[in-house]
Formats: sequence, structure tokens, C-alpha cells
Amino acid sequence: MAQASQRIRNFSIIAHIDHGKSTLADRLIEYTGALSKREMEEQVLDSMDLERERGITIKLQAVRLSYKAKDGEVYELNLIDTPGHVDFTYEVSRSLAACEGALLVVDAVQGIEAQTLANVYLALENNLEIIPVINKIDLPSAEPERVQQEIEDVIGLDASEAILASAKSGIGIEEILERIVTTVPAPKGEDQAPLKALIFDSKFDAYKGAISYVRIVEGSVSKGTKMKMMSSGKVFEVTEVGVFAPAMSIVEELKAGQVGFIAASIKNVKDTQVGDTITDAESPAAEPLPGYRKSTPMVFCGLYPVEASDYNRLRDSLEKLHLNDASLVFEPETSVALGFGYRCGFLGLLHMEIIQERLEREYDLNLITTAPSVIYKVHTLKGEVNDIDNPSNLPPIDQIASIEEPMVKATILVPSEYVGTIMELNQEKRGTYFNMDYVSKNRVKLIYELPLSEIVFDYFDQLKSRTKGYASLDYELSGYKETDLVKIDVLLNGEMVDALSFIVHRAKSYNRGKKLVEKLQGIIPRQMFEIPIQSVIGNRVIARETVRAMRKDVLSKCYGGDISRKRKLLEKQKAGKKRMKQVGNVEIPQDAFMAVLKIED
Ligand SMILES: Nc1nc2c(ncn2[C@@H]2O[C@H](COP(=O)(O)OP(=O)(O)OP(=O)(O)O)[C@@H](O)[C@H]2O)c(=O)[nH]1
Repeated sequence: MAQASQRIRNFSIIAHIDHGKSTLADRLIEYTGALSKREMEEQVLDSMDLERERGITIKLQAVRLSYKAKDGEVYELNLIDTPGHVDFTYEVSRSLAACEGALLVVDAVQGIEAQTLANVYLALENNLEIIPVINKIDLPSAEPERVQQEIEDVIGLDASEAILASAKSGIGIEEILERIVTTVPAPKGEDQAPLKALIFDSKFDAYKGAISYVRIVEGSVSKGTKMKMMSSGKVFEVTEVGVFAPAMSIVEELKAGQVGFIAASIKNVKDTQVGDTITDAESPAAEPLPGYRKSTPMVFCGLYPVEASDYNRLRDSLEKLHLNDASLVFEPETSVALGFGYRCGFLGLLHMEIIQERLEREYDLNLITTAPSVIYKVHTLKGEVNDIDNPSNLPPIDQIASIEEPMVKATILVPSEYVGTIMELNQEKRGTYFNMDYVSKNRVKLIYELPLSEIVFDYFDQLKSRTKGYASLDYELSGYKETDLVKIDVLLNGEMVDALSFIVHRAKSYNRGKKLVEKLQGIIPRQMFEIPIQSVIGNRVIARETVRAMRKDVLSKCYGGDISRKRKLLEKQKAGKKRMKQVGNVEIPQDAFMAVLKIED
């Protein structure tokens, strides 16, 4: 039987955020001539607008490079990009499953960071050949020898042959390509075997339908193949197969070892499930490939249109986003205060922000977003266990037996002088110390168990600000734990605003309840009448502040007779109003719903 081509190499680039993965990918694309320098303009692999603006990779992409190696042969190199942010770790594991090798990019100044480690472990789990690349050696403060030592000490990889590179100035690029050719194993599958294609991503295209991004593990596929999804048994006729060069380009056939796309006029992206195996309905494979861990949303919030009439548009927009992002989940929700909206689940806070921004920018929606919450497991006295992702749905206290909250195992890398600061922070955030190791002479790796709700609260900002940005964080869900939690409700003008309720540890409840009303007092604009703001636990008021009434004469005086100034002021008010929601007879601005995240312990 014909073996997969010996001249194919499938690889990923793994790195901590900002260590230069996308820049390196661009250089590789440029060097191999897939695109000319002029065509590159922007980093190609980070193609989503938001990705460019934020300078981070969100969705993974693939590209095929053609490289004439020093041995005189032309190799097909398939590069599958991976996101670097902790929210998207599951996407990294997907791309790695489609590869035989990985470039491990480490910044020559910063050294190993939390996501370097997390990604290396994923690569090792997938038995990938790892090629260490020390990037940014052009920087005056680069310390490649120190970083080399870190790679050996912390990861246990032989770094004596680590490639010293600068993705920015093009140093080491040829060496990287040669190393890929000589050390990454060629794929093993057989062309003639029954088809097994691993779907590592999928995308909806208005013309081609749902497109599967695949790695062909065994067999081959071409136009006309009756492809069968092994999880659902559904059969579709292939209309096109192709590769990413880097634009999608159609080819005759995709064979064992290759990476590319398959289109089959599939209407629903749900039919192209990431992690599923595609086979040939006429001569199916006996077993599917091992799938992936399914991604699970960890953070939830409510999204409400400011204008009730936008509700349907919000639903359509969420559906559209969901087509290309299966990890976004949503279901209708009603709030007494905010009306009809959606409860949405995200992989993490960054994912949440990205979706919110896309809804506002790309779909032109004006939204009120409620503070994020994790999923609590609530045991009632009747013996039921309910998953609660919206604090206002918590049953009354007298029906609750206990509440469990999600915990994470957090890995923090930090210069040793900040160890005390981090320990203090983790103490404040209800963390449990697990372990501490030296990564190098003056850098330390700390392992803690922390409640996910504290991470969602303001952990990352605190971590960065207290260490001048030197700490890096990675975390994974470690399970649920029973803790002493209470719900705080907020009353405005005597009316409970359900969208402002939040769950907090009892020990922190008084402080947060008090600070929240203080914050709200500053955020809620004065109106014609006095507005008392109270925070309560059950029936007990724990804090109160008042927004005093506006004095009428102040208004008229301030506008005077100056019509242009008045117009300006009114316009400003109008713009400000856009993100206000009338709740009862009080106008609440968007900031109020996020205020709980802005208070310090
Ligand atoms: N001096 C120098 N800067 C570099 C080099 N490589 C990348 N950079 C810069 O480092 C920053 C981050 O680079 P990216 O390529 O966006 O990092 P990334 O790892 O792809 O980040 P994510 O996509 O968010 O994971 C950018 O400002 C780059 O210009 C290098 O070799 N030398």
C-alpha cells in the first residue's frame, strides 16, 4: 500500500502570548514564498480584525508552505496556528492533534512563562517532536543562554540545539525550516486505507456551506466522495477539497498526511463538529479517531439589548457568531430589570469581551452586559442539585443545603522578589497553596488552588499590577468545592434589580456589599428624585447610600442661553444614554452592571 508522502511535515507553533508566534509564522510564509512581502502587509494568520487590533491570535488557522530543502527535495509543510491565551487552550490541543511536530517559541528576554508550560505539556501529551526556538535574540536585553537553561531545567527538553532566532529581523528562519524537515516525522497514514479525516476546525461560508478543516490521517478524499460523519452517521457528497495556500485553493484530492478543507454544501455547522472523524460512506473506517476534550463554557453573563426591539437581531447575531464558534453558548433569559435577553456562556473573560465587542461592532448592537458569573452547584434541602449560572436564580436561602463553586489549579510564574506579593494576593483570593519551584535563579513557579469566581473577579488585573506585569498565569478547572457563599441583592429606590445580584463568599460579603453601593452611588446619575441604593442579604440590609436629587435650577443655569453649548450637552447626553437602561423609574448606565468587578477587596 502507498504510504503517505514522505515529504509532508505537519507542525504547530506553540508559545506564551506575545512571544512572537504570529510574527514567526509570517516569516515562514514569506520565506517560502507563499506570499510576497507586499502581500503580507499585516500578519496573515491573525486575520480577524479584532485579532489584529488586540494583537493576539484567537481562532486558529492553517497554511500550506512549499519549501525546497537543502537535500534538494521540495517539502509540503503544513503550519497550523494556535492561540496563546489561556481561554483558548482547548483550541491548542485541537491543532496539536493534527500535527507531528511543534516549534516551541520562547522569548529570549522573558523566558518560560505560564502558557509556555501549559502548551508544552499539551504537545508532550500528543507525542509531538518539539523544536525549541529562542526568539527575539535581536533585543539588547536578550539572554538566550539563560532561557536555554530554563528550557532544560523546567521542561526537561534538550535545549543545546535550540534555534536562536529573531522573527522580526529574519534570523534563524532557514534553520527552523531545515530542522522541521529533518526532525519532524513524516505522517504515517496509508493513502489506500479507508478514509479517516480529523476535523480540527470548522467554518461557515455563505457559498460553500459549512467547511471542515481537516487533517487526513488515513485514505483520501476528493470531489464526489460520499463522506460520512462518524459521530452522527450523516452522509454528504463532497463538492470541493482544497488547501490553504494561505487563501483557500481547490485541489483534486487530499491524501493521507495532508491538511486542508472539505466542503459539501452542508447547511448547518453543527454537522461539522470539531473533533469528529470523517470517513467514506462507501468503504467506512472501522473506528473513529480519538476525539478531543469538549470545550466547556466557564463564565456566563446576560446580554440585553438597550432597545427591546433589537431582541431578534441579537438572537440572529448570536446564531451567526455561534456558526464559527461552537464554544459560545446562549439561551433566552428574562430579567425583571432588563427585560428579554440572552444568557451566554464563554470560555473565559477574554472570550466574553471578544464576543461582546463583535456584537457591538460587526452587528451594530447596543447592549447591556451583566457582570460575569461562574456555574455554582446548589444543593437544595429537598436533595436536588442545580447548576446555577445566574445569581438571581439562586433559590431562597432557607431552601439551600449547600453551595459548591468551581476551583482552578493555577500556575503562576513570577520573579522571586514578588513571591510574597503573590502569596498575599492568593490569600486574599481564598487560594490554597500547593507548591513552589525555582524555574531559574530568580524566577519562581507557584501552584495554587483558587476559586474560579475570584479569577473572574479581578485576579488577573491584580496579578499584573502588583508584579508590574511580570507575572504570568495559566489555569485549568480542577473541580468543585463546597464553600460558604451568599447572594447579595441590590435595591434601587426600594426595588430589587435582579441583574445586579451577585454571589460572594460570606467573609467578603459585607465589604463587597458596602463598596458596591458606594460605587453605584458614583455611577447612577442624579435624577429628579432621591434614589436610595441598598445592598441586602436575604432581608438584611448590609449597606446603604443615596443618590441625591438633582436641583432644577442647576440645570437651567448651566445651559444658559447658549444654544450651541446646549446642543452639545444634549448630544453628549444622548450618546451617554445609549447605554442606559430604564429600570422602574431609575436610569441605570451600563457601568453599574459591571461595578461589582471594579471594587477592591
Ligand atoms: N524585537 C523583536 N520583537 C519581536 C520578535 N518577534 C515578535 N516580536 C514582537 O513581539 C510582539 C508579539 O508578537 P506576536 O507575533 O504578535 O506574538 P504572538 O506570540 O503571536 O502572540 P499571540 O498571537 O497573541 O499568541 C509584536 O510586537 C512583535 O512585533 C523578534 O524576533 N524580535
